[in-house]
Amino acid sequence: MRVIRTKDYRDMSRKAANVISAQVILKPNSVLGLATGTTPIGTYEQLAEWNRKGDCDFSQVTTYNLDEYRGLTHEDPQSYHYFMRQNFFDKINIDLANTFVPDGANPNADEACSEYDRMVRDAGYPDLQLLGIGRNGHIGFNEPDDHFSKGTHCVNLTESTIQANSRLFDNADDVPRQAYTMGVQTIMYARSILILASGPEKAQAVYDMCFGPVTPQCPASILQLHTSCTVIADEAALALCPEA
Ligand SMILES: N[C@@H]1[C@@H](O)[C@H](O)[C@@H](COP(=O)(O)O)O[C@@H]1O
Repeated sequence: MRVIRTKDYRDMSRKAANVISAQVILKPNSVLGLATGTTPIGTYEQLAEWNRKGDCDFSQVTTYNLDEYRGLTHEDPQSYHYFMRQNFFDKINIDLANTFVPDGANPNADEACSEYDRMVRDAGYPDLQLLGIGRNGHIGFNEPDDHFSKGTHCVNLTESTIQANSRLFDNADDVPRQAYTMGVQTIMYARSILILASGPEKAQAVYDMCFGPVTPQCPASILQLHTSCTVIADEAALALCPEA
């Protein structure tokens, strides 16, 4: 794992955008794995600005998002599909037909998940997978567990994730209890991984990810075994980690 320490969120976002734009410049038809959450919003803003200026072209890029709440349609303002359009896709020159998010509106979990797995596999898996990290070390919606998950599957969200994500809903009761998420194995198939973290509430998870044992109790810890994983995190998120 390569750890890049940044002074703040803005610096983290700019450095992350640099990594993604380098990927797209070097391979214009890249397959990107994308993430939601508040952490990557600044990165998406920076990329959108560069796209506007003509410095980063997404016209040939294909994207696969990590996860989606089960039971929300694409049009639901709380869905991750909607989030991606608002925060990124509608601001760049990507072809929307080449953007994919698990189908939360399909109540048939097995069908929705196996279909998504097939699509990601047929695309050859992401060249670059962008990740955030949950306060309990989750990636995508792969919560702490006694084993690492494989392909896309339906998960019951933990109480701590429901509480953490409730800030984006009117109240905690509105947060869906289940989600479809790419599995840890699928995430590990990406040729390179970029994981971002900002703020003191991520400090323990970041420490466990980088320095703890590799254990499904901290799903992000498996990234220690990936051959090309970069962590970009600000001072606050790296507060518990020794300086390199
Ligand atoms: N499924 C998403 C994750 O992909 C994200 O990494 C995490 C952290 O979100 P935030 O960046 O808002 O802290 O939240 C959600 O649970």
